[in-house]
Amino acid sequence: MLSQEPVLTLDHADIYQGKKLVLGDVSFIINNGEFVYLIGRTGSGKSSLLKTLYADLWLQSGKGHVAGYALDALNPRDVPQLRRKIGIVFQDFQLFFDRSVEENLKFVLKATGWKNKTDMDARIADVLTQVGLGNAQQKMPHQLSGGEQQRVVVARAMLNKPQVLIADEPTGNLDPAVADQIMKVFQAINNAGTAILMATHNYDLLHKYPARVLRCQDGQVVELRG
Ligand SMILES: Nc1ncnc2c1ncn2[C@@H]1O[C@H](COP(=O)(O)OP(=O)(O)OP(=O)(O)O)[C@@H](O)[C@H]1O
Repeated sequence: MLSQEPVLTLDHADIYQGKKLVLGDVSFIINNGEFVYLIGRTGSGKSSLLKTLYADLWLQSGKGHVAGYALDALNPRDVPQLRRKIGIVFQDFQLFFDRSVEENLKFVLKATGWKNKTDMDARIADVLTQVGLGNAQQKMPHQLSGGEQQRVVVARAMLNKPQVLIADEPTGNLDPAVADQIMKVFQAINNAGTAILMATHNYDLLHKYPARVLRCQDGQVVELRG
């Protein structure tokens, strides 16, 4: 069930790359537990918008709130905490290829302040089960298919129980059947209560898994009405 509590808000926000205005006067709200697609042509500003939400690009004008943090008044010291409340998934898998799945996940837990080994092991088992890879702890990334590697990345993004998952073309490098598996994982994560904002070019997914759609076009973000 969706609660009407916003997890992510932009209010008259301008999104810049350097001095270039990419998207102007952007306003939308995403509530807890919502699933939202972000579409738009190449270069229309999807990645720039997502980067602004996880404070890789600074919000210079307008207001923004993500998981309780004000983007427009963010202290650089708070960025790591903000990112702990957000799960981030990119197209490129970005796993450490010289470490096992478990070591990849433990690295993130330790970097985000976890210390107790039993707790870490339990959390790793939980997130891997969540993505359907319950027995993959000791595998090296190269022993996994592309889709399985991407599921490990999704598991990694879920380690700190984020309120919102931000995914930039998460199925971009995957063939359709494998993209579909990732989508099913996202659906399960969303059904368990995590909001998801997912940039994609894959319109098949939009048809198969209908949800709210925001589109970047002509320097603006517009809501598509279904
Ligand atoms: N690091 C950067 N420095 C300067 N301009 C950039 C940078 N990254 C992107 N841009 C510009 O910002 C605009 C929006 O790019 P962005 O990557 O956000 O679009 P996108 O919709 O995500 O594209 P794609 O679908 O190809 O990933 C483009 O004009 C792009 O050239």
